[in-house]
Amino acid sequence: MSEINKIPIFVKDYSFSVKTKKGYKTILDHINLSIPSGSLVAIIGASGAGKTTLLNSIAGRVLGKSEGSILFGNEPHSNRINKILSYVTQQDTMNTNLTPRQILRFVSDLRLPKTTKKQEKNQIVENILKSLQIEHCADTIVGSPESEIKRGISGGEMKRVNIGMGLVTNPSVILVDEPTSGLDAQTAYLCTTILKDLTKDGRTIISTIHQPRQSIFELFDYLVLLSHGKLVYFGPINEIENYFAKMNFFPPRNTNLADWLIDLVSLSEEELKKEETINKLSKSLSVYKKDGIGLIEMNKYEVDLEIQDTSDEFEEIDIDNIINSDFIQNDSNEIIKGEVGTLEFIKSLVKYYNNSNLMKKTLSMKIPKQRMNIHLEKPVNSFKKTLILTKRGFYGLKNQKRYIIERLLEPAISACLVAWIFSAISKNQSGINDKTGLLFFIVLSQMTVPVVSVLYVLPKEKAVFLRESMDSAYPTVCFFISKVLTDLPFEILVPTIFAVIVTPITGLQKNPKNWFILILFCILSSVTGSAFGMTISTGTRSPEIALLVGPSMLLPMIIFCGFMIDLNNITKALSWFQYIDPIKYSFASIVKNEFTGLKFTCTQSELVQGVCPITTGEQFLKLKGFYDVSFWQNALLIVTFILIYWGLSVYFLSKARKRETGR
Ligand SMILES: Nc1ncnc2c1ncn2[C@@H]1O[C@H](COP(=O)(O)OP(=O)(O)OP(=O)(O)O)[C@@H](O)[C@H]1O
Repeated sequence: MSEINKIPIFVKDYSFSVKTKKGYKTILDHINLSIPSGSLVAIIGASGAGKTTLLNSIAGRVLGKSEGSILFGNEPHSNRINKILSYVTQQDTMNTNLTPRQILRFVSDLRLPKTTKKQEKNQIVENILKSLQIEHCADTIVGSPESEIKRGISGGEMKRVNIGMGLVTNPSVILVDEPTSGLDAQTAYLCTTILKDLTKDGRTIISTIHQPRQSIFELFDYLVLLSHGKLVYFGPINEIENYFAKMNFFPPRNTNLADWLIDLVSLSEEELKKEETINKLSKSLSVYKKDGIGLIEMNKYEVDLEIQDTSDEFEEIDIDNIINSDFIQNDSNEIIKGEVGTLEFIKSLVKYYNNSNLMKKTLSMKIPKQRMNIHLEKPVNSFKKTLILTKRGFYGLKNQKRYIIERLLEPAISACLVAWIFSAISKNQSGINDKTGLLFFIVLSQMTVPVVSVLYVLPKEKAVFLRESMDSAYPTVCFFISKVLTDLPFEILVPTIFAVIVTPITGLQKNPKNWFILILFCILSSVTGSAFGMTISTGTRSPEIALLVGPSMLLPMIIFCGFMIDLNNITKALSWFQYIDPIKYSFASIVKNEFTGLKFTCTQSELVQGVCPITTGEQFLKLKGFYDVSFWQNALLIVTFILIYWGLSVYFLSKARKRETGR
């Protein structure tokens, strides 16, 4: 178990901007912080002030253009630093089919060094459950608070499990995004006291926080107050009132200090409208004045005189000049200009802060010379991680007995229904159509049910994967293989149950070879459906889009499989599609499997000029173009499609991971 390193954090003249369609947008502007180790720091500000961006920047999770530096001790963010850092997301993303104890145990299996003994891991988990006060619900399935059917632990307990997941590796730095959002006052207070307790042994904790109550606010040691990406205050919580009093600003009696501060540094409605205009104009004018971030192409736009004036509103303060000169004054000397709620006022506050003793203190805090002693023990290998993830998947299933029963009952019930409908297939010409319809339905149902199931389930699992990717818990491929392995039992059992019920009742051929081939292609269809669903689900950005794209991509596959239209009659320009249609290979194979060796008769009305058109299955197969079908070749082709879909899914997952984590 790693020791806690006492790590101060330095944010040095840090700016961050993102590229938008209209140029660069500055989100954080020359931020300076010196956070001593063992402190609990609150980042507050109005919506859009840049709180999350600052937290993500410290976590090394932003994609954009940055200037300045962020140091942990004397080191910038790196894989080494990542090992002692934990990020607790705002969303409580976890496997809701597991219990808190199971969740924490699997996190410990995945993330603790491979030398950590099982007993030691269990002890760590028990300690976390105890310190977060969630022992009482440790064996209750998490569930989802918003669903009546799947209700499990409460929102506050879920939040603590979320924090607990970040504690398993005993991190020295914890970054928390809005730990109290959605919680009642009492639970929010409890969560914050837990964070406060965690700083006692030297951990540094930085948290964004939204409208904290006074009692919660007072638990913090330092405050970072942001306004429109600029730093208005960084200093001890207990100095806030003195600091603002020097500018003649006093919070009204019984006011929540955090709310008062946010109001003080927010723009009024009127100014916001003005600011929108300024933003639009400043983008086109490339108002960024410094080098680096100011690497904005000089405008191709026309310049309007009035606009030039407004672009000056956020004039940069030359930090280097402040450090190197005698410019620093006593807090009381500076004059605040403008009305509260105006840009001029905020600009004045920023300028005042930059000239204050607090800023001087921040800039003068010494960066430690010694490199931190971080023990990098060997993690569990990828093979073991895949097994742990697979085991976690099966535990999730085991906890959902109802889901297992439903998934196994579904093929049994639909098989009975289909068998009932097709129970009277005759041996004459109309029976040929009925039989083909039945075989088409078998292939289609085995393929589409897994598609829908994956489109429904995978987004939740993908969210957990992305969260765990932020902590570099395991490689993408481990998650993917474990997902395939967890789904496999259903993909084998469901088609088997279906085929076993349908075959005898509908009079399909029953000798072992026919059964084997029918079940084989049903299983292959099911795995293809699941792999196809994975590609769609991982390749689209939201479940809603996946639900639109999935069925519309299935449609051409259904049309070109050889049931709806004779493959010989498809126009040449489109006939190639049948060769990339996995449904066609399954359908052709089970049609050949069923029709080979069958004899057909004719009713009086079916005779054509006194002759029965189709008397053998082989005749029908030749007509459909399925006579020369090779089972093994088709099986191999379907496996190739499955591998392609899986490959694409891994690629899309890696891309999503990169997008989300920057790694
Ligand atoms: N990638 C991006 N592209 C464009 N704009 C962005 C991007 N990331 C952040 N922003 C903008 O930067 C500003 C700060 O965003 P951020 O999420 O850090 O604010 P916040 O203070 O956390 O807000 P909230 O309290 O509403 O979550 C917002 O105006 C946001 O729209």
